[in-house]
Amino acid sequence: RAEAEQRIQTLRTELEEYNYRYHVLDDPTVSDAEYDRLMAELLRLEEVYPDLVTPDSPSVKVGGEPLPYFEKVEHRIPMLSLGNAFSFDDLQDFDERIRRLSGRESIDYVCELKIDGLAVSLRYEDGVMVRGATRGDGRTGENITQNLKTIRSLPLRLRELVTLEVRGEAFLPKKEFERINRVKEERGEALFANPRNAAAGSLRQLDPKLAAERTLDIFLYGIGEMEGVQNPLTHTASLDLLQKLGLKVNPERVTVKGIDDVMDFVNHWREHRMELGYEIDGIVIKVDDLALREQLGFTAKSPRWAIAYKFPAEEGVTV
Ligand SMILES: Cc1c[n+]2nc(N)[nH]c2nc1OC(C)C
Repeated sequence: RAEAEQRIQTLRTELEEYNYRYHVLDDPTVSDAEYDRLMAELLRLEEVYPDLVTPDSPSVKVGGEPLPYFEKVEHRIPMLSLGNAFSFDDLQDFDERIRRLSGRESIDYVCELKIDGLAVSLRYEDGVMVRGATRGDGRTGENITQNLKTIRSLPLRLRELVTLEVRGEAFLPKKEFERINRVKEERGEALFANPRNAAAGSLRQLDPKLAAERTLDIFLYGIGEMEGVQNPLTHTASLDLLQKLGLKVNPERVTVKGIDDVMDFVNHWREHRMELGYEIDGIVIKVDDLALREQLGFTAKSPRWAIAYKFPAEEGVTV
């Protein structure tokens, strides 16, 4: 039993590292076959020694027992929606209002791709993922922890054992969306209309094994509450911190000075978004300076320090 415990620990560490390298760094170090073989060995050992299973064991990525229903979860920091911009005039107005309210000449912005998926919130305590929830109505969401744990690129344990809540977008890559719809077609089932619906459908499965069959992915983009780490001064530093903790952050983000460079970024991705392996429905523009965000505050339903520039819906899904 002692050597089984030793072996389980070794397998866990190895599988976690392989997950991180393959799904977060997109730089696999072992073949899928080798990964599957090690996972099968871990599952077998955990079956023989069920009391050795821990909530952060990589084996939960293959999905546990189905749930009878989803519990409700209260978001301590509400997950707000974003105001929308549909033109560059809207962006000019957004920038001008912030410069007027802040008295600053030029504003630093972070521009991020707005992934067309499902907004989720994750809570890590002492570095271990303890809960995951849908956005719901922004105040109350559904507890979908078991399903989120099946996302390969989502670490069950952070690289530093801090307590924090992070927000992000779970999504289905275009290629996986097409594979799922081909399978549905063969089974004569109704197809998913788009990757967003397919991701929502997968994450709201009561049986995590079904969620595990679908290669969902996730990009994290914000920190809610946090303990044990000193607060970053900018959003850029927050995103760097998320990456340092082993969380997957979309690499196409930029930090720019002034709204003109924001418009360049919007133009670039309006042209090139079809080249991405996932669907985006716009660009999110956020004030970088967190102290300035505090000064700007919120309207009834959205932050004054961020806006979503929306693109028209993508015609069809190409690879
Ligand atoms: C709703 C939302 C969606 N997104 N998507 C990204 N990339 N960032 C981001 N931020 C959001 O909200 C924060 C500005 C609070």
